[in-house]
Amino acid sequence: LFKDQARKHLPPGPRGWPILGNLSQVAGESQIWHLFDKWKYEYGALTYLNLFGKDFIVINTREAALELLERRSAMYSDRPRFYVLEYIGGEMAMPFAKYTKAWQNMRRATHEVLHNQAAQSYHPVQTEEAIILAHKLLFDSSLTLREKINGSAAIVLSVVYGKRSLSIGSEELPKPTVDNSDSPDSDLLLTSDPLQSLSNIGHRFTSSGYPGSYLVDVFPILDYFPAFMAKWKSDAIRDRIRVGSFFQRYYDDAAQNDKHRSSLCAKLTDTKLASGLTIEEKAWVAGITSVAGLETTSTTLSFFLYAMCLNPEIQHRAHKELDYVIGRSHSPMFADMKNLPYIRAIVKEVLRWNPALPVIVPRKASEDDWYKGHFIPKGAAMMLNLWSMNYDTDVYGPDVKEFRPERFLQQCEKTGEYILKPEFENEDGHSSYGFGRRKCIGRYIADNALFIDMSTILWALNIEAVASDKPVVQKKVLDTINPIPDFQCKLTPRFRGVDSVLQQLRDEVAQAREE
Ligand code: HEM
Repeated sequence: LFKDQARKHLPPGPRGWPILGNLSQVAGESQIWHLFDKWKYEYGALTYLNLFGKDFIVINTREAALELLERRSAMYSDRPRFYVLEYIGGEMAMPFAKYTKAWQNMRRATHEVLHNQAAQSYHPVQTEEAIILAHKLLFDSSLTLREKINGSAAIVLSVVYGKRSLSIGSEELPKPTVDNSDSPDSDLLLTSDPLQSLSNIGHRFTSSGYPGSYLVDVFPILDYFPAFMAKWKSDAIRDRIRVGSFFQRYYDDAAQNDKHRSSLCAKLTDTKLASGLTIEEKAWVAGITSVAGLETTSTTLSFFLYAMCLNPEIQHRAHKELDYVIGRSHSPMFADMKNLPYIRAIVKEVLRWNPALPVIVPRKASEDDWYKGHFIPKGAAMMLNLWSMNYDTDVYGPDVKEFRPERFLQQCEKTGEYILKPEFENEDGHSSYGFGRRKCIGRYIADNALFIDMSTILWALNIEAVASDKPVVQKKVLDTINPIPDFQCKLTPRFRGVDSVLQQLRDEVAQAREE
């Protein structure tokens, strides 16, 4: 009786159909965050949806996310059941696993190599990668823009697998044996390019946690079908085995051969640090950390180039800052970071303007709870709508759709120069890394990589939009990863002599690595 009373106070939401509830409104909806954003203006901080009898609540504001996921984090750190995600290895994959002892062990071990201080030890290699990226963008016509950016985001692989796998080209990674025998579409997951395979694995996971992507999540009775009668199940079981052995090969190789012993894999061989983890779990920790870092960083870098194409005057301001602080004889370094507030503001604004993950695979409410007079039933799936948090006009003002780094800056009264607003020295200024106990564990590595990549590209290159008759196409995908729009840009040297400086810096990196 009490429950029935309480359910009268569920958060507001769109009217649904009898029995189906709101299922037909969300199933098959591409880039669902735009629909959630529309509903946010109608229903407020929380939107309630009934998906065929299942409680589904969208968290739309940062204030609500901080209260529920941070202050009451013990109640909101678990994940609801997604059948396909589970069959493809969700329990072994930290970002998707349930809130168990095994997840805690994985998170603790990963924290050791990714925390703020540890992240600083990767500054030299990140600086080298930024030079390689700028060099490739300028000189290498054999690769697509996307391939070049992916290669640079592969810096995460050197954190995970060690210096050996540094991404001058993905050719440096040991190639997995491609097993195409079992299914016609198996090579959609694992290809001969390891970076592409990691990216495919990421999409396989994130799309399996997308609302309404598989009927079995709505009708769990379908799980009783044996694998030979249910293609979704046999595919998922096959993929789990393939992904597991792919991760295992790389882990074994790095655990034995990383001479510097600084990689995540080498550290995982330390029994104290990795206590409670089986060999298989260690391989998954390493593999899934690469997956989690790769696509997110490369997506963000692509949106950066897109933003620069759309906003030449912002690029011009960034160039002025770089000329003033760095000059033209050497490329930016981490030591320059504090003197480059405009670039730091660009990093924050790209992450706000187009978060790599606008919504996240849901958390689960472990207990009945209340938020501002609204009832949250135990077991409800709680989806974080990071997009609306980043587009909140109450927080950012009416120009949220514009790309405007100045929102993070203030003018110094004495000199008239821009400085970062004090609150953003240590605050992200966006919600794109999530909240609470499951907040992105790689955010320090990501922030550093984005800073050095963006500043080096801006220092060396002019980024121009290429006029095209075709309109920019926003892809339609059922996935939580923000699809990069189809756009073309032209990259040219920004000042006379920069090509030879870049060539020299690139040669020095290559030589140092050979040694
Ligand atoms: C621009 C870059 C990145 C963005 C926008 C991003 C965003 C996120 C978000 C939103 C989450 C989910 C948090 C939640 O469930 O509340 C997450 C989790 C995670 N991220 Fe990142 N990430 C980025 C880069 C990285 C990098 C470089 C790494 C690794 C070096 C990484 C490793 C992880 C891992 C392992 C998790 C799962 C954490 C857990 O469940 O405990 N991420 N990330």
